[in-house]
Amino acid sequence: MTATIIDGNALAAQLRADVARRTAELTARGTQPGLAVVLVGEDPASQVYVGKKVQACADAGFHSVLERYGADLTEADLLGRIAALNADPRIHGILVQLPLPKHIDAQKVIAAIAPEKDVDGFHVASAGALLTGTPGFWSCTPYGCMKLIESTGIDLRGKHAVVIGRSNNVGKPMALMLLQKNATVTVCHSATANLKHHTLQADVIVAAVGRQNTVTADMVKPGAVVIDIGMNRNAAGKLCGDVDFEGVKQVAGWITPVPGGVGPMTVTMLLVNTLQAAERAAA
Ligand SMILES: Nc1nc(=O)c2c([nH]1)NC[C@@H]1CN(c3ccc(C(=O)N[C@@H](CCC(=O)O)C(=O)O)cc3)C=[N+]21
Repeated sequence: MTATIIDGNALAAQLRADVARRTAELTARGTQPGLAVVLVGEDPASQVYVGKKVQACADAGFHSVLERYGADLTEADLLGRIAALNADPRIHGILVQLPLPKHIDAQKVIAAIAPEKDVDGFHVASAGALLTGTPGFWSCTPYGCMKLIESTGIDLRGKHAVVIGRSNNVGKPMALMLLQKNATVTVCHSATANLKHHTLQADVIVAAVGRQNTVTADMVKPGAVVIDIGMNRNAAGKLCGDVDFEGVKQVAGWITPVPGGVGPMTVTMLLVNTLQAAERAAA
């Protein structure tokens, strides 16, 4: 058996068409959704991702602002910019691209974003809303993964999901979202004694480690759903995920590719969250 490829580009295009339609309606009623993207420093990967976000905003009919600053921007100046964007009625969502230069405390900057504009879902208020199941913005990458899993038609209730990785922005929120859909959730990480023991039990595997070939064919139960959040460069400089795609697709039931899987969905959920922020502001 060979796995069905979950096409993130196709699902993203579908959802973005819906966002564009709702954006046109909201704009006609006097509120054009607006996103501000703040980029500090010259990290090359960040430039690529931010470019994709700004392009996606334009395609959806959003108002968007890209603020770029040199790596020498002070924390106080950045906090000043956040305060100005919090007060700007044309801006419904604020995204500060991570990582930030070392002299800036990222937690402090995220805490300064008004929770109703935290479309990245990184503020403690957003994290707390997810934890407690109350309304708030969900972190875009795990939210996109939930949409990819949903597209398989599999009901997560009672299924065993194994998340590999426990970061605040990906692994932890991923586990909470799966739990909310009534999956039995195991979170594995760098100190997990026998990763394969856990992944072999999994109906759903979500890999968010940042190391290629973390998940190989011998670690996957036949028919499992495998979601690959990894973004790595292999020895040849090619973009690859955490999963050995060629090997695992011989065993899995469904699998996401890299590129073309989770990445386009991350940007899409940013649009979804920003549209929702604008709809709330208009209501
Ligand atoms: N505040 C903040 N919010 C983020 O959401 C955020 C961030 N900081 N920092 C970095 C990570 C990474 N990230 C990606 C977004 C799109 C792709 C994407 O579109 N990837 C394409 C390919 C990209 C390529 O060709 O290089 C794909 O997988 O098909 C990837 C990664 C958002 N992040």
